[in-house]
Amino acid sequence: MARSIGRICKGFQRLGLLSKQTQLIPFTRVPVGTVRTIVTLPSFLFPQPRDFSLPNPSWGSEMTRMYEHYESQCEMETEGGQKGPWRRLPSYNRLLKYATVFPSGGVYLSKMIQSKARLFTRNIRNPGAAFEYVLFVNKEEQKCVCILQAGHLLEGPPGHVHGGAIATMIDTVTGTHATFLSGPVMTANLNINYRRPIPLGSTVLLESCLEKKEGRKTFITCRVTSTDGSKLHTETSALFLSITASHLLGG
Ligand SMILES: CCCCCCCC/C=C\CCCCCCCC(=O)SCCNC(=O)CCNC(=O)[C@H](O)C(C)(C)COP(=O)(O)OP(=O)(O)OC[C@H]1O[C@@H](n2cnc3c(N)ncnc32)[C@H](O)[C@@H]1OP(=O)(O)O
Repeated sequence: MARSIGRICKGFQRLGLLSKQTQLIPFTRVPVGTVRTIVTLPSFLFPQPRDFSLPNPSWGSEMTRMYEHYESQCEMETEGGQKGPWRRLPSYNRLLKYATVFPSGGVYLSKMIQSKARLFTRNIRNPGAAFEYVLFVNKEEQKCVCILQAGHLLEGPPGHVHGGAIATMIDTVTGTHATFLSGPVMTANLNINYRRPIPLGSTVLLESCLEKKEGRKTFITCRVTSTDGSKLHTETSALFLSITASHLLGG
């Protein structure tokens, strides 16, 4: 149990979605007065996984141009010499290795399935064939931007991106944004209006904004547009509910 919870925390922390300070607080119950021992293990025991949000040769000129634009925002400093509000989020193809054999009922995935599990949007090996994307968050404006280059395997209507693939990316971006704002969440509702088809191979922008937070609920809106903002492809409102580790482990 403790190992499973530790894995969840480590997963969120690796994604940059939980700070080191907060990582254990939501999940562990430590009796008052207990002293925690922190054991630091050498970093070579945890080789860095591939960060899929970094440029690769399949990226076209528009994807690269937009990436460089937001990357330069990340490097900007405020007048006081502080780090600016923009930050790129790393992206890995294995999210959390939490689904261990859990004898007290609940989720029961074999070690074999667990070791094969891969994030849906990062599981096609051929670079550029499906979802090429990178997310940037702005913590001051509480917004998140994703640059997406939609590859040829995402076809729905001839020459255009499948609506389910678009929904997948919207869920990914708003879900990541909600996690960044509120900690662990699950999508409760996604309401998407498809306004204009997205040509296959094109690069588009997903802009996710916090609408409001009410208790466990985080309301997010998201627009998919052309990179110059002139064409509106989709508009979405989404609701995320904060969850605890036991919700994930309980199946
Ligand atoms: C694990 C995600 C972690 C994200 C990590 C991000 C890391 C970034 C890295 C890599 C990117 C990957 C990003 C992927 C992101 C994708 C996220 C997904 O796709 S999640 C899968 C699809 N979603 C489900 O499978 C949920 C299934 N549903 C449930 O589990 C439950 O229904 C849940 C948790 C949503 C709510 O259940 P309750 O029991 O906790 O809460 P109740 O009591 O039902 O509701 C609480 C309040 O919310 C309202 N509510 C609940 N559902 C609602 C709905 N659909 N519409 C409107 N209101 C709703 C209720 O009316 C209630 O409101 P009143 O407190 O009375 O005001």
